[in-house]
Amino acid sequence: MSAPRTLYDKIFEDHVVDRQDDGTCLLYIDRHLVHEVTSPQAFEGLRLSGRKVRHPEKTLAVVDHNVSTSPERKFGIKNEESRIQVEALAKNAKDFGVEYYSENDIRQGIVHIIGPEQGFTLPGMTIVCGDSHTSTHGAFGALAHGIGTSEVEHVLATQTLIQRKAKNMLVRVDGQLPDGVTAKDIILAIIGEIGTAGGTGYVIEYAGEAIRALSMEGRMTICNMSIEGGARAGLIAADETTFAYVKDKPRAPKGAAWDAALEYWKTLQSDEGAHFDKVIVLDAAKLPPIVSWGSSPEDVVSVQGIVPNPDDISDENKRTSKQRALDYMGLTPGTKITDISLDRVFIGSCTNGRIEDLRAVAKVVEGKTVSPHVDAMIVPGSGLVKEQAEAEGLDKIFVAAGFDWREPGCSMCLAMNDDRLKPHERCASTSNRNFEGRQGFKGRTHLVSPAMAAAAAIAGHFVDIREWK
Ligand SMILES: CC(C)[C@H](C(=O)O)[C@@H](O)C(=O)O
Ligand code: SF4
Repeated sequence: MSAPRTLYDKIFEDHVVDRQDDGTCLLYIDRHLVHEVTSPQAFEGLRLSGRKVRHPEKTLAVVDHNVSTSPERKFGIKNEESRIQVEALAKNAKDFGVEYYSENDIRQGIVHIIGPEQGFTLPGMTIVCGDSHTSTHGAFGALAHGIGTSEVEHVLATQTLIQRKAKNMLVRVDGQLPDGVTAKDIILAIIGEIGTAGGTGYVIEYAGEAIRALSMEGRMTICNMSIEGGARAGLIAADETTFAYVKDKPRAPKGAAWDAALEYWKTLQSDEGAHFDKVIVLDAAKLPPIVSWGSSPEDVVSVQGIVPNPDDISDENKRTSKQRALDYMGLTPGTKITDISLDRVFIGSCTNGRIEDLRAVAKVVEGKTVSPHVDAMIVPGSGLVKEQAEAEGLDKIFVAAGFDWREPGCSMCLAMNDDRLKPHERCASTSNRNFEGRQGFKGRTHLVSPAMAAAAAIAGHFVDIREWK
């Protein structure tokens, strides 16, 4: 009998093409997603060396970071820099025979949203993209992580990647989530607990009753932010929820190929007794809705909490850095989180821009009105999410409440397009990063779940969604 293995061990080993004595491996890559920011030099490299894309059919390109989310975008991108990047991807995809979703394609959207939607992301696969939040796809029980531009070129040319095996971490979330507490709160709580470096050197597998109970959307939210906890990737073993989501997606296997795939996917579980180098256990029942107060995703507190006092931190470096975060955020220790007033609300991103997120928002805001001092926008994660939301009439609810309903893209998750905060503007955001300047120069970001962002838009300040009526 071979030793019990983790899910990560299994997927990794099934993809090893070559292993050197020092442990360096060459891994076969099943799927490569490409966006406009990290691919131009990679394609240029191929051009200069006269190489082709090894497997265009395993590669999918889309524009997301630089696209405008204004309905005007069908008339062309105004920002020169953005236009150049978008046009470069369109040309590279054409020249190298790679399928490409332009901003006018209904299937266009944030790269980590369109992969699962198309059935391009499947269990058991190795998936890479020149983007850190590629960890999202781990929700399908796929080994998925971000790579740098030189690696993008390597994968384009060879369909392989040089990797060393990471360590195994298990994060088990037991029990049931209280009403109003979501996948976003789980992952923010985990990062709060382990810190942004807690996952360094590990691939995290999420398990436990609360994870099993999540929809695919919720699982993607969790895996998406694994990278904010420092991990190489996040994984959730595929189960009936996964299979039901994947079935009949455009690129999912069909007929006999589906049956064969399903048989293999069912073997992709961590074995009983498999060794994890680190184990973290959380009780879902004890989790509150969470709000970030600082400039790192580990700076989190319960919505019922207060802005912490850095003076209470004994480590000097940490104290100084948290003091700086508070200064940047313009917050005073001891302030109740629910007393923090907002200027902007951003609902979207690859963390929380899917249909389930928009449904949660609609439930909170239906028949209500956005606070007069808040400017609030909702950006669907893809054209298909937008289409679905409109078919369900969600856009009407949003617009009636005073939200701006936009075209799909990364939008104000990061300030690479027209959507950005002005200096000192304070924003409740469903995205994944609250770094300094992330949503615009001197902009102030608070990370929250979609329902919490929605309620904050209406109230004009944070509110405990568990008390929402
Ligand atoms: C622009 C891109 C390379 C970047 C990433 O790698 O994650 C972006 O998507 C982000 O979220 O910061
Ligand atoms: S939505 Fe945000 S986190 Fe996701 S890929 Fe775009 S910029 Fe990165």
